[in-house]
Amino acid sequence: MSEQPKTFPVSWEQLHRDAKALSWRLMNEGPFEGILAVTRGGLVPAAIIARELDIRLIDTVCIVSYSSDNKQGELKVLKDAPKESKGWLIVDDLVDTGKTARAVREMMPDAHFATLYAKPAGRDIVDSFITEVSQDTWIYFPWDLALQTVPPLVQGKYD
Ligand SMILES: O=P(O)(O)OC[C@H]1O[C@H](OP(=O)(O)OP(=O)(O)O)[C@H](O)[C@@H]1O
Ligand SMILES: O=c1[nH]c(=O)c2nc[nH]c2[nH]1
Ligand SMILES: [Mg+2]
Repeated sequence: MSEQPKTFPVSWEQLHRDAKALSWRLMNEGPFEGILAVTRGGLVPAAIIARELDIRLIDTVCIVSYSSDNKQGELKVLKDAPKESKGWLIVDDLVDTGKTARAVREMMPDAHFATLYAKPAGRDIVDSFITEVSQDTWIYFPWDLALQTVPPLVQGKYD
C-alpha cells in the first residue's frame, strides 16, 4: 500500500477556535499598538484576533513565498512593513521553514510574532503559536478546501 501524504486539514470552525485560543494567549503579551498581517494567510487570523483584542489599527506586509504548486521560491516583498515595530503584533497563519517569518522579523525586530500553526524548522522564530505539526505535514486551510467525496483506504475487494 502506498504511503499516504500527511495532511492537516483545518475547518472554518477549527480555525476560528484556534484563532480565539491564540487571542487568549496574546492577552498576556499586549496591549498592542496594531496588527501587521502577513498576506495573504495572516489576513483571516488577524481579523479574528483584532476582533477579540479590540485592535483597530491594521497594516499588511505583502509577501509571496510559495507558488501555486506549493513549491517555495525566492521571497518577493510586494509591500513593506511599517517602520515602527515596538508594541506591534505580527500575525501569520503558519510558520514552516521560517523563511517568511525571518524576513518579516528583520523588518519588525521589536514586534511580537504569532501564528496559529508551526512546524519544527520555524517554531523558534515565532513568539506564540497554538498547534505544532510535523515538518512533513501539509496544512490545508479552509479557504483552500471544498467538500468532496474521498475514496476509502481499501476498496475493490468484492469487485
Ligand atoms: O515558513 P515558510 O516556509 O516561509 O512558509 C510560511 C509562509 O508560507 C505561506 O505563505 P505563501 O507564501 O504560500 O502565501 P499566502 O500567504 O499568500 O498563501 C504561509 O502563509 C506563510 O506565510
Ligand atoms: O497552505 C499551506 N500549508 C502549509 O503547510 C504550508 N507551508 C508553507 N506554506 C504553506 N501553505
Ligand atoms: Mg503567507
